[in-house]
Amino acid sequence: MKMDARPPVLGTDALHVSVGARDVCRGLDFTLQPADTLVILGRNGAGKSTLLHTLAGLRAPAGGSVLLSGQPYAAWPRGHEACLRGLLAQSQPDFFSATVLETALVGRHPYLGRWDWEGPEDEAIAMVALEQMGLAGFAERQVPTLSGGERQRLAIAALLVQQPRLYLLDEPLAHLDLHHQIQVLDHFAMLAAGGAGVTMVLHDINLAARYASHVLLLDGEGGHAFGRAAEILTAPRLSAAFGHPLRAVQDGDTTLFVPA
Ligand SMILES: Nc1ncnc2c1ncn2[C@@H]1O[C@H](COP(=O)(O)OP(=O)(O)OP(=O)(O)O)[C@@H](O)[C@H]1O
Repeated sequence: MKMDARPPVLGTDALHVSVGARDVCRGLDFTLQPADTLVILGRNGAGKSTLLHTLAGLRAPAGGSVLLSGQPYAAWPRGHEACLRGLLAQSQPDFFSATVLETALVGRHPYLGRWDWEGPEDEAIAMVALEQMGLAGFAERQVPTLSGGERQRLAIAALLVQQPRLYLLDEPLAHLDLHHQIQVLDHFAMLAAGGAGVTMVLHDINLAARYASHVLLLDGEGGHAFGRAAEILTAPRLSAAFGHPLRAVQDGDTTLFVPA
């Protein structure tokens, strides 16, 4: 059997994350391999964004460690982590007086020297990403003229332009209509199939069931359940985590979770 020599995309070792006086998770151990898609679920305030920022290396854990491509963040040469992992934050900064293309090109910055300008190759990468996010005709538009969903797709396009090995997505479906929700999730599924790692915070349990290979369910009090999606996504576990009864409904091979 041929062994995959690439290190895991992401890992945690006894990770302890807290915010204020509360624990988000204690003793969290998981490994995300290339082609895995991890969905983080939990009620409002459970700490999903806080955990995602910790996984992105932007927030120090209270204990334990995060391993990006097999090494702690501190072990990577300065700036190199941006070539390995990209974060889609929950709220996007305002890009005033910038065009859509200029904004998408921000994703190339990790690859440019301090005094370099983006070249035609960078521009070609950005144009492809804009097209993939349904923004092909928007390149010269000013960002403040975009709708909420268009801005969200632009933020995703800028992340695609970054071409990291690990995508960390905080509520990537925010502001998106149904068609674009599926388009975006299909796109990340395609990137995962090509060997990327995807970790995303979602609120829609049924979309989580459709796209996740693994699920991390936070209980909001520091406890968690991690495992393969089918093992974690059960009505009793989800009802307890969300504090609302859910029942499982079978539709052919698909299990749907319906709130009572
Ligand atoms: N500096 C802080 N001090 C104390 N509590 C904080 C601080 N920053 C955030 N919190 C709290 O920590 C908790 C976790 O916040 P976080 O944004 O990670 O939750 P979340 O699971 O992503 O929530 P949501 O589903 O609402 O987006 C929240 O209850 C939030 O109010």
